[in-house]
Amino acid sequence: MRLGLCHWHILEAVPYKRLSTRWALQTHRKRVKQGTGKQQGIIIPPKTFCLKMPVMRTITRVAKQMAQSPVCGCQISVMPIRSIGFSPRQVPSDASFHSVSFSETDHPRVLITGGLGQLGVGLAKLLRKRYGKNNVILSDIRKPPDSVFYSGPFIYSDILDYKNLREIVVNNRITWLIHYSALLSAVGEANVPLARAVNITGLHNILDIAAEHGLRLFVPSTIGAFGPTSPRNPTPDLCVQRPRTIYGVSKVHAELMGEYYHYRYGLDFRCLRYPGIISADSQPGGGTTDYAVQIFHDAIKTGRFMCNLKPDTRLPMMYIDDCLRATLEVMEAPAPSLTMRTYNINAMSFTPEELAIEVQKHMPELEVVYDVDAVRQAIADSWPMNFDDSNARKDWGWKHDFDMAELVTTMLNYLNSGRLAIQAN
Ligand SMILES: NC(=O)c1ccc[n+]([C@@H]2O[C@H](COP(=O)([O-])OP(=O)(O)OC[C@H]3O[C@@H](n4cnc5c(N)ncnc54)[C@H](O)[C@@H]3O)[C@@H](O)[C@H]2O)c1
Ligand SMILES: C[C@@H](O)[C@H](N)C(=O)O
Repeated sequence: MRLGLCHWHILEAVPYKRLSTRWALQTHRKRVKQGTGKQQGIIIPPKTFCLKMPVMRTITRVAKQMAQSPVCGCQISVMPIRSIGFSPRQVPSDASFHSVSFSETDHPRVLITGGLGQLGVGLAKLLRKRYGKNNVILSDIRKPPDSVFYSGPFIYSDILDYKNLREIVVNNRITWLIHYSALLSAVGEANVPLARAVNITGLHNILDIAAEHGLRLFVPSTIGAFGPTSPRNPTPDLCVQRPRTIYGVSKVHAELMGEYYHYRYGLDFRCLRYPGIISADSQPGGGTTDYAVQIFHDAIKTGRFMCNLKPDTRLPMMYIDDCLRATLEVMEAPAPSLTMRTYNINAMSFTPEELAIEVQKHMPELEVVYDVDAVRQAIADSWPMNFDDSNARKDWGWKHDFDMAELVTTMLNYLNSGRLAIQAN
């Protein structure tokens, strides 16, 4: 990540706690207007205190060069933004962070927010296998079941509590943050103020903390970030995004803010737009695609499934193993391979009717009836039918393993084996 220094080079030697983005830009603009553009000094943000001397010399040299060159008509000198990066949120002067640095060979120290939902526990399991149990901390505002509590570090964290979040990141020397907390599409429509708080205000806390502490940040987006005016079959990475749910609006906001922080502050922001995710051992959290999980549970428990979407509602979907592997892969992808910071990923696309037919190949007795939920149907009708994920495939080698037939076999095997185990006990 490189930045034209002309936007940044007028930083004064003031105590860093007084430094703010707005202040720096105001001073810059004033200088430009006055035509002085002379350097008085350069701020040494807390992070750079721990930089080695050659880096400091580079900063000083570049600052001097900039002082000698006209402020405008800018000859663009570039330097890595992190060398001169500063915190987007003012911090108290006694905060003792910014001193943690990990070499490339160290394992990341990962914090997962909203980790007790459909996806977090599975992701923690995958990451712990790779980076070590104690290097991955799950967090949520809910009480974890015993199986989760005893399988690795768990901590209470409310993403709306900025200071608590910062304390967790500092005390645990976190280097990667996977931000899963959210209210999904259907529950979001049922409680818009809460969805706005968690999905938007909470995200602001996450972005600021990640930027201040130089974290690599993953925020999932969704097919729900598109709306009725987006191309729906297929939906490319870059197109009109005018979602009609608070969930979708908050996710577009997250994509744009993350990318803005990336270009503005050098935040290592990475984002995948997930399709509807289907899992056997975790329950979905109140979304529009939940039917595609429920059908398996009901098929096995009662042999009858009542679907809340119309039979011909086509949506992109993915088995959880593919989703979690994609997340790991994009987090590990070398930065130069990422030509974008937000990617569509996809695996399959089907309608309730097509899924029911596939399940009936294994369980011909399954009865499916339709009782359409108007809110969910309106949401689904505004979402992509097919996702174009060619950029993810080209840039960092994304490839799904599970198509619809494999998904159905895997789900039924898993749930049936669980049922047999219960019967045996
Ligand atoms: N599951 C999917 O199909 C899907 C698809 C696309 C994107 N995503 C995204 O992936 C992420 C994880 O999805 P999920 O299905 O696991 O969601 P989920 O609804 O199952 O879990 C979300 C978790 O966030 C927690 N949470 C709520 N408020 C919080 C707060 N103030 N502080 C901390 N945690 C809080 C909840 O307790 C819950 O455990 C979400 O951001 C979601 O938008 C999921
Ligand atoms: C698609 C996804 O974001 C989520 N499963 C929802 O339906 O809200």
